[in-house]
Amino acid sequence: MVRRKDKGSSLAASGVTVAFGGFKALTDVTMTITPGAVHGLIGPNGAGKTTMVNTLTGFQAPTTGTVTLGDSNVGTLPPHEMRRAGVARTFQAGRLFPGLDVLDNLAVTGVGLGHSRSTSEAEALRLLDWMGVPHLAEQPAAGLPYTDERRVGIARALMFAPDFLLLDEPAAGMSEAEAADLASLIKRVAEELGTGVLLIEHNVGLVLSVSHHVYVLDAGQIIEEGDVDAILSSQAVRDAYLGSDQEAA
Ligand SMILES: Nc1ncnc2c1ncn2[C@@H]1O[C@H](COP(=O)(O)OP(=O)(O)OP(=O)(O)O)[C@@H](O)[C@H]1O
Repeated sequence: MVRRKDKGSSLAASGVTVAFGGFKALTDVTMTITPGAVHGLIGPNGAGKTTMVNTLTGFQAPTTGTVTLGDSNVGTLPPHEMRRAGVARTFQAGRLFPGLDVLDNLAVTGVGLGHSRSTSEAEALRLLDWMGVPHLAEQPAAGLPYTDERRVGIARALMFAPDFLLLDEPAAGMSEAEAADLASLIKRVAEELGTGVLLIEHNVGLVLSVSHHVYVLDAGQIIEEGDVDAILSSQAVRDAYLGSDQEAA
């Protein structure tokens, strides 16, 4: 195990609206990510899921509403300060440094967080070991198989055990078996590290299999939230999403 934290504070959006010119990508969204639990965020294409992740990680300032971390208002912090405050994310594209090996890709993040190079390398090795992929350490980032690239992206986000981890479509392009491995990793992150996870996925079955609480966005608004049973029995969800081109499982 890497480390478990019990910080108790939450990452929350309250009444968040994000407007791009006259278009509202999010309207009055309220959402809470609690430590040690997995939260799902689903919704049709263009619903505002990535905009929500951007807003919770400092990549997008809310037009109105607040983002709080514990008691602190963090809505205007830039991404690197959000990361230092304990809020990490992955991206749909890997965004690794192709000229570095995996160990160095992770160590760079540690150094960016203010740790020494040797402490960062030790953390990277411990983390890769905890994830069951120690053999990746010396692999060049360029040319990594797709699934390993995804794993390294998650490992990088997990350097020095952030309090919150936001995953933007981590299973895209994965086989069923690979998505199942990812599901078990996501559960371990919440259970063993105490991290609060927000999972955005088009793979609704994956989201429902790991999430304690699910939010459903449609056209920038939360149309439903609750546990898996609540989502599966929601007519609003069926109408807006599950009944369109996606299946629940
Ligand atoms: N920087 C921007 N400027 C203008 N419009 C934007 C911007 N970013 C996102 N949008 C619009 O906001 C809406 C929500 O986009 P967003 O990417 O958050 O949705 P999504 O639910 O993540 O979609 P997908 O499932 O297709 O990834 C879309 O209509 C998108 O075109």
